[in-house]
Amino acid sequence: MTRPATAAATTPVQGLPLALDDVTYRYGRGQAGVGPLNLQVQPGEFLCVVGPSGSGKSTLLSLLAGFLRPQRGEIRLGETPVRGPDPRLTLVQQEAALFPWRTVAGNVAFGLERQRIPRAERAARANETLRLVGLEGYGPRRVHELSGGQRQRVSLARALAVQPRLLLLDEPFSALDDRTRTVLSDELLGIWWAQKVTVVFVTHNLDEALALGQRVVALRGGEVVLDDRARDLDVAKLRGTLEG
Ligand SMILES: Nc1ncnc2c1ncn2[C@@H]1O[C@H](COP(=O)(O)OP(=O)(O)OP(=O)(O)O)[C@@H](O)[C@H]1O
Repeated sequence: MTRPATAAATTPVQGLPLALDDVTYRYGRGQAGVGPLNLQVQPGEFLCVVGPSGSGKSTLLSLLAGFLRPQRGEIRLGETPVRGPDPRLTLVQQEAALFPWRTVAGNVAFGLERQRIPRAERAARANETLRLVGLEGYGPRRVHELSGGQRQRVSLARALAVQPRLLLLDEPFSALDDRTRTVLSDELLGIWWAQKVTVVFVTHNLDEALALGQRVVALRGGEVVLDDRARDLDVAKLRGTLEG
């Protein structure tokens, strides 16, 4: 993973440590689901989670985001458990689920309204965050005027505007063309580097995980089968583990 040469200018946000202790989730009475999972993510670490279809990536993210509650074990962000939707974390999904009736700035400011941030500060933070994702001046535009890549930038800006301590990303660039994906990946690294936010990035694409993550965790059958620093990874072994 290469460090971006210039870090984007913004208020640094210190990421929180994330801990999963013996976390298990099963759908219904079946065996499908994840766990037991034990993971420690350092404050400000960029962790990529890879795995084939059905390996439990989305389930893990839903647990981290507080949409699902573990049936066993505990997830902690900093000192406190995640027990439901949590203002300290935000999630960027594969498809940018933006509000079509709001402007770009209105979408970015959405989370700030919920935090009851005053209007002038909301506008300033929305503009600052749009600049961070390369969309300076796009605030008054409507969402339908934007390309797929620009919409995903807005989605990222909306997640960043609330200054999360943990940023969750679920295959955020997979619907984009290769060039846009590379550009946005580089920009995401710049933002992460500047903000020091803890990142969990889920992808089925091993090359993307290796390009982005400081550390890569591989899931299979709902369990961690490999956990290593990206630079130390035996890529052939990992491919074999995921495909075998
Ligand atoms: N709502 C559900 N009800 C029952 N089983 C489910 C449900 N959602 C997921 N599963 C099962 O749980 C396991 C993990 O699924 P999950 O969606 O987390 O995998 P994934 O790695 O995200 O897959 P993909 O890459 O295809 O999105 C799979 O066996 C899946 O069939």
